[in-house]
Amino acid sequence: MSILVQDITKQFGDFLAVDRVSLTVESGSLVALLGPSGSGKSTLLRIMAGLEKSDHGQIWIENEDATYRSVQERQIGFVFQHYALFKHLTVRNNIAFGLNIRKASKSLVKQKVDELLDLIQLRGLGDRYPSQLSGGQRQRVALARSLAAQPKTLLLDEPFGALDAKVRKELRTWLRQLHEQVHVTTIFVTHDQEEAMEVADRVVIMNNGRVEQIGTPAEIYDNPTSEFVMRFIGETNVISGARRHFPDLEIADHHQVFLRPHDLAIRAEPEETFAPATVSYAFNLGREGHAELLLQDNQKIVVKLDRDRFDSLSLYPQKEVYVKPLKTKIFAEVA
Ligand SMILES: Nc1ncnc2c1ncn2[C@@H]1O[C@H](COP(=O)(O)OP(=O)(O)OP(=O)(O)O)[C@@H](O)[C@H]1O
Repeated sequence: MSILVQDITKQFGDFLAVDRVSLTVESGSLVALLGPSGSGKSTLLRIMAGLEKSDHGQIWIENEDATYRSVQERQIGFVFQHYALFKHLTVRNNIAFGLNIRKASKSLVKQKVDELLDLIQLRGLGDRYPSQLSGGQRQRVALARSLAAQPKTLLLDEPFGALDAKVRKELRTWLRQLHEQVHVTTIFVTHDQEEAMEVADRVVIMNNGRVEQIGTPAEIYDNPTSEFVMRFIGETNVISGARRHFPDLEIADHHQVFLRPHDLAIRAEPEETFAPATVSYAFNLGREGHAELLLQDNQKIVVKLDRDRFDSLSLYPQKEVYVKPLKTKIFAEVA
C-alpha cells in the first residue's frame, strides 16, 4: 500500500508542528521517521493514521485521496510506545480481539492466532497474561494484535522506546525480519538514529516540522545534504578556517569543513599537504582505535582507525602526527 503525503501542515495554536511536508512511502517498504524531540514525527504519523486532522494538504493511500477518511477506512494498524494490551485477556485473546469483534469463526481465529504467535516467536506463551510477560514480549504481542486485523499499513510510534537498550536492539533485528516475512508497508517513528539506520529501507529526517532529507541509510550517511543531517547522523568533526591547515582544499577561507572521524589520513612523518597535529589522547577499543588530535590552533579532531592502522601508528599523548582530510563536506552557511 503506497502512501503519498502532500504538503501537510499542522499548527497547534501559534506553533507550526508540521510544515508543508511531502513524501512518498512505497508499497511494502519499511520507512523510519527520524528526528530530534519535537520535530513533528508523531504528529505527522498521527495525521497519516487519521488520528489527527491536518490544517492543509492531502494524504493519498494507494492513489486514492484518504485525507478525510477515518482510521478504520484507512486500514491502518497502529502501535504506540506504551503497549496497550488488555490486562484481563490472555496473549491469545489479546491477539484475537479484533478477529472476535468481526465474528470470525473459532477455527479461523485459532489458525490466525497460532500463525501470529509463531511470527512473534511466542508460541508457548499464548495462555499467559500481559503481566506475566517482559516489556519486549508485550510489545511483540501488541504488534501481533495489530497484524491480526490484516492492516494495509502499519504505523509504529517509538514502538521500542520504553524498553532497555539490549531489548531494543533485539527487537530491531526482529522487526526487520518480521517485515521481510509479512511485507506490510511500515512507517515507524524513532529519535534513535542507529535504530533507524539499522532497520529502515529509507529514512526521513525531520527537523522543526520539516523534512530535511529522505534517502537510504547509506545515502544519508554518505551524502548528507545539510549541516543538520551531517551532525545528526553519525559523528562529525567541524574545522573552522580549514584552509589555514589544508591550503589545497578548494573552499573559501571562511568556510567550515565537516568530516567523519574515519575520513582522515594520518602519517607519522611530515608529508606535503598534511597538517601537523598533536595527539591529546588515544585509546584502543579492541576492534578499532580512537584518538583526539589537536591542530596547531588547538582545534580538536576525533579520529577513528581500524586496529592495524592504529597499532602501526602507535599513537600516544603528545606524539606529533600529520593529518589530511580524505572526504569532506561543506555546507552553505545559514544566514
Ligand atoms: N496536541 C497538541 N497540542 C499542542 N502542541 C502539540 C500537540 N501535539 C504536539 N504538539 C507540539 O508539536 C511539536 C511536535 O510534536 P511531535 O510529538 O509531533 O514531535 P516528535 O518529533 O514526535 O517528538 P518526540 O520524539 O519528543 O515524541 C512539539 O513541540 C509538541 O509540543
